[in-house]
Amino acid sequence: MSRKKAVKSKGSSKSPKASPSSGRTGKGLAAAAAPSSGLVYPSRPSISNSGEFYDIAFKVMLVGDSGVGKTCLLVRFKDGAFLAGSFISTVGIDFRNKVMTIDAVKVKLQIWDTAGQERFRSVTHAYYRDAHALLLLYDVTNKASFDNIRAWLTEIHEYAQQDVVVMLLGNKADSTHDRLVKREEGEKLAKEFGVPFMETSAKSGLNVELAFTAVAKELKHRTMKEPDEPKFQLQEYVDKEMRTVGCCRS
Ligand SMILES: Nc1nc2c(ncn2[C@@H]2O[C@H](COP(=O)(O)OP(=O)(O)OP(=O)(O)O)[C@@H](O)[C@H]2O)c(=O)[nH]1
Ligand SMILES: [Mg+2]
Repeated sequence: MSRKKAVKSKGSSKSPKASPSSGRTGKGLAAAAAPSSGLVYPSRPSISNSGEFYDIAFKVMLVGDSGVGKTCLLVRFKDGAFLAGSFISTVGIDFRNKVMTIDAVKVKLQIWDTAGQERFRSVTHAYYRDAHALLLLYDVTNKASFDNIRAWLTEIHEYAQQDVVVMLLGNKADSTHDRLVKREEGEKLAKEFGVPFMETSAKSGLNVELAFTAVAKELKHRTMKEPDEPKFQLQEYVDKEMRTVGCCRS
């Protein structure tokens, strides 16, 4: 398998035109055009200005109401830090890259951080069709953000690829005193829509790495699965990892 180099890990775009729909952005994203499955599977090497090699690349979008913690989740995953202090709402759309090693395969996730504010919704819509996975967040301390999940799922159904990987995340699980949405409610909603679920905290780091790893594993398995290999079970993997680490129930 040829290996590619990752592009610089921070980028931003305020225009849908920069959408990597062809698999290449103005920043030089080195990914081949998506095949009909929608998965990016590079077939020839390319050169870019960051030093990291990767084998396959996927686009992951963070979506959900304004203030649920999308940007903080991405910063926690990418930099291992929490953006404390005043809330700066995302304008338009932004992306960061991270290369993970999944079963000895270098998987590059290009993670798009969308603006939750209603006025940017049309910008977000333009990016859905290129996403291979969507992390849909609500805030466990904000009931409205949970109630809006149904509307988000309708929107995803309308604009995203049919086979997009969707994972529901109940963020701010560290906020035990302010919690308004029980974990069981999140689990129930996720079951109703047939999507995997877990609670996260960008503040404490709870399950952040696991959420992205699980999605990367699912995408990698879909792309590189041997014919006799069983299908990757995302929710089972997440539940097993949480039991193993014994960390993740709040
Ligand atoms: N306690 C707690 N606070 C969090 C967590 N994640 C984010 N926050 C806080 O929630 C606020 C909003 O976080 P952002 O990540 O900017 O929210 P967003 O979803 O990106 O919002 P938009 O960009 O407007 O869509 C900030 O004040 C964060 O500090 C978390 O896991 N726990
Ligand atoms: Mg944001």
